[in-house]
Amino acid sequence: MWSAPTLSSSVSATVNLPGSKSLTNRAFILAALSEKPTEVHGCLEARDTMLMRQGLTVFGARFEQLSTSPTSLSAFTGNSSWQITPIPKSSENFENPAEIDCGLSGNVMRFLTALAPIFKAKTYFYGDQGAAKRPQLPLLDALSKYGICIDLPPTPDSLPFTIGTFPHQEEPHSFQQSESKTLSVDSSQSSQFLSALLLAASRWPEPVTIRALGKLPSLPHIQMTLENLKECGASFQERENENAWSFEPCPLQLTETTIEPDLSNAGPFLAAAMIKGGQITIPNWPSKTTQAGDYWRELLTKLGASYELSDAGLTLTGPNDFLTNRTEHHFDLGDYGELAPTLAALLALRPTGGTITNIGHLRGHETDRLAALETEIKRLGGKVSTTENSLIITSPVTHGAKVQTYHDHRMATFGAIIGLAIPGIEIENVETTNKTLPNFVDLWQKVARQED
Ligand SMILES: O=C(O)C1=C[C@@H](OP(=O)(O)O)[C@@H](O)[C@H](O)C1
Ligand SMILES: C=C(OP(=O)(O)O)C(=O)O
Repeated sequence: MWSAPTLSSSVSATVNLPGSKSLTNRAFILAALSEKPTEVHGCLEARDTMLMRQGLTVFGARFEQLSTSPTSLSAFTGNSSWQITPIPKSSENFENPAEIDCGLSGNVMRFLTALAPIFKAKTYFYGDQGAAKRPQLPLLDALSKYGICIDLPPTPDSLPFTIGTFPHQEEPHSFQQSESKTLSVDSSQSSQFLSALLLAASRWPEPVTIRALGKLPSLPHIQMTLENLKECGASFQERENENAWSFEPCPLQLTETTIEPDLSNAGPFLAAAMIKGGQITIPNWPSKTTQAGDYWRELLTKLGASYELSDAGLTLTGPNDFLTNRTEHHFDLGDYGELAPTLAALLALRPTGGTITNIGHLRGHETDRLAALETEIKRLGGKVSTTENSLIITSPVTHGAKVQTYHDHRMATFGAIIGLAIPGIEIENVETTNKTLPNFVDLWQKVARQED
């Protein structure tokens, strides 16, 4: 149990955040798929990115940590630089059976599944207990309809499973028998099913169209995948109004790059300025980005903040009346689901609460986040209900308690935010923040103690 610090007065702090999880993992994958070695700087060092590196190493990529980061990044914490040697093209890769630990990472369990048939005859995927509850079947279905062999235990329909390779590597010409050259995937439960296939498509053994079925959540993450692919020279065409992209097999090359700070993880720190007023600066906030977390600027402005984006980064100034303001607020976070637990913490402190809609897909995140948020807000004395897709907070939290985190990093930061305003919050297993922000406790304590 970790006692979350309270904040007695307005805040003033600069928080250097490590690199974005989503951008780091995409850069690792695209470097591993490239023709020539490349360097990636400002990478997030956390459990999810470590697992991604390990997985790509199983396919044959090599990662060497560089001792120094570029000077502009020297103030960052939790960052690292890597020289990445791509996965060799030779068929030697097919000789050894492969095993990939996905931990609790959606990125690893989805993105590496779609790559496995390209590099290995058989790959066994496993992960944490909680990962077996995360949706995976739509992606496995899409691959198996294409003719790729998948061994699943009878139930459940997620991890662990073994995935084989393309039919033609075992039975020549069987592509002609596969249903079609379109891979259709129902991505309504996670945008990562679609991103996984898009990331793999340039290395598919023949031209392929990736089609997304269902209502897509997390559009900025899909945009991120497409932008990153374009930057590496991928050859694809979007089929207008179809949610489909047609790819030609094509060599990729990631050029040396520096990862932007993680803007989703900026949320809890910006929240500190919302609750007690004052200013938080996040250095290196990009002026243009595909990160979902850039939406904090608009979202927190709606809740009364103002901000300045300059060479110094983003400086957010919180309102003085957040804890007493009775304006009604409704947010649709269908595109920005990753931000929901942090927004829920803020709304749970407001006298009139607030509603978050279109977040049904969060039931398949690290935990069922709608259920977890409902339980924890009630534990803290708030009034809250959920529907299949939304969280409705009608009156604020009133007292401290032991907050459960369900192995979910964003439930730990949810508790910490509430703790800034409500004394007596203790957080179970705060180390779960290691998933994407290993230095969370240090950074948080500095903000609470008002140290720059
Ligand atoms: O592509 C990505 O890197 C991610 C996409 C989103 O997944 P979902 O669409 O499953 O919510 C997001 O929540 C996750 O944290 C990261
Ligand atoms: C849902 C998340 O992560 P992932 O799906 O990559 O495990 C998250 O970081 O909030």
